[in-house]
Amino acid sequence: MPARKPETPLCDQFGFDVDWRRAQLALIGLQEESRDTVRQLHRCVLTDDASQRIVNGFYEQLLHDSRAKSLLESYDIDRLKLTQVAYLTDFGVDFRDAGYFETRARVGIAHARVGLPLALYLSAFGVMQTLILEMLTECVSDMAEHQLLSRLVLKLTTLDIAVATEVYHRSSVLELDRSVKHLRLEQSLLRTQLQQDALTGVSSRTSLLDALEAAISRSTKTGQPLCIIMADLDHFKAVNDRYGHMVGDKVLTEVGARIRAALREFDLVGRYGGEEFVIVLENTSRHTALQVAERIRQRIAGQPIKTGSHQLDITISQGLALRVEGDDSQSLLQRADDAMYKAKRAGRNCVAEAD
Ligand SMILES: Nc1nc2c(ncn2[C@@H]2O[C@H](COP(=O)(O)OP(=O)(O)OP(=O)(O)O)[C@@H](O)[C@H]2O)c(=O)[nH]1
Repeated sequence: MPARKPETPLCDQFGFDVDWRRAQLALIGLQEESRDTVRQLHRCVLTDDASQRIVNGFYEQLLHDSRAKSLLESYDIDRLKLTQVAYLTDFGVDFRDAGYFETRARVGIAHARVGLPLALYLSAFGVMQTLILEMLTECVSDMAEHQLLSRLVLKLTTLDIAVATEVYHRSSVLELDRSVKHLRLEQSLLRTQLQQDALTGVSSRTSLLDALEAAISRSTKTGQPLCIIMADLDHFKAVNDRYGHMVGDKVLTEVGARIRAALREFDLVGRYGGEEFVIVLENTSRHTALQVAERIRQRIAGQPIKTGSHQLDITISQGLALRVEGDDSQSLLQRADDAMYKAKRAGRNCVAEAD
């Protein structure tokens, strides 16, 4: 069953719940008995003809203001007048209902979204209020009735102003909240971009080197063995030269994925250079690291890499180095690199150990 749409989404969003509405009405002094006075106001003052005259006067006055004029220029004034007459037809009718607040919130948010300054919006309420009161004076001669209806008009306008101000305030808070969330998301995307190699998806060089530093200091502290492997694609230049860089990129991506798949969850693989990967194996003995390197070698050499219509036999040469006393990341990487060149000299597609 599809979820039912909320009837008063803006009230829900802005927190205009039943308690808030009740408290607001009580503060202004709009009581149940005001309903009769509302009816009286519509019967005696806000007739169709009078509403039309009030609205005409309203826009005449607003258009004297240069800011309002420039904002209103892009709108069809006759349509706006119709909306404003509808506003007067509803003025105070069923003011206790959530729907009354919802309509006002909707109008408020529409004005906030088109960038109408709050001061101008509130002033427009003031203009409208004055025009209603002038009409009231014209229509009602009885002093007591005049007083009663004037008070009601003031209260109803106060309610509209309260809702408008809240809507402006809360929507800018929500907007700010959205911007903060968006910024956080962008920040985390940036962090991921910094941590991940864009082409292959394995760790970037920066995060690989950071992780290696951390692993060396852990290994120094705990005395647990730490091994690293430098893996370099064999004759990769020939792949690029023969099939082009795009194919070369796909090969690199697939090699990265195969290395990752051959490792344990907690091992780390990063792209060290163009076609060089470094694997960091914490708490791993030389013996186990050799097994891991052999597994990687087989995963790559054991099955051709398919790119489009090509099936490429790719191999890698690997150099393995075990951390020794006094090693820092530079010396460890250097020994792994030297070992990798030893593997190249030994005919490639094999693993060599550092001295
Ligand atoms: N497609 C692609 N190629 C790259 C990238 N980074 C480096 N390369 C290429 O990798 C190749 C490395 O070539 P060489 O250093 O001569 O090594 P090799 O051909 O693999 O030969 P050996 O290492 O001796 O087996 C060069 O052609 C680089 O252009 C990359 O991101 N994408």
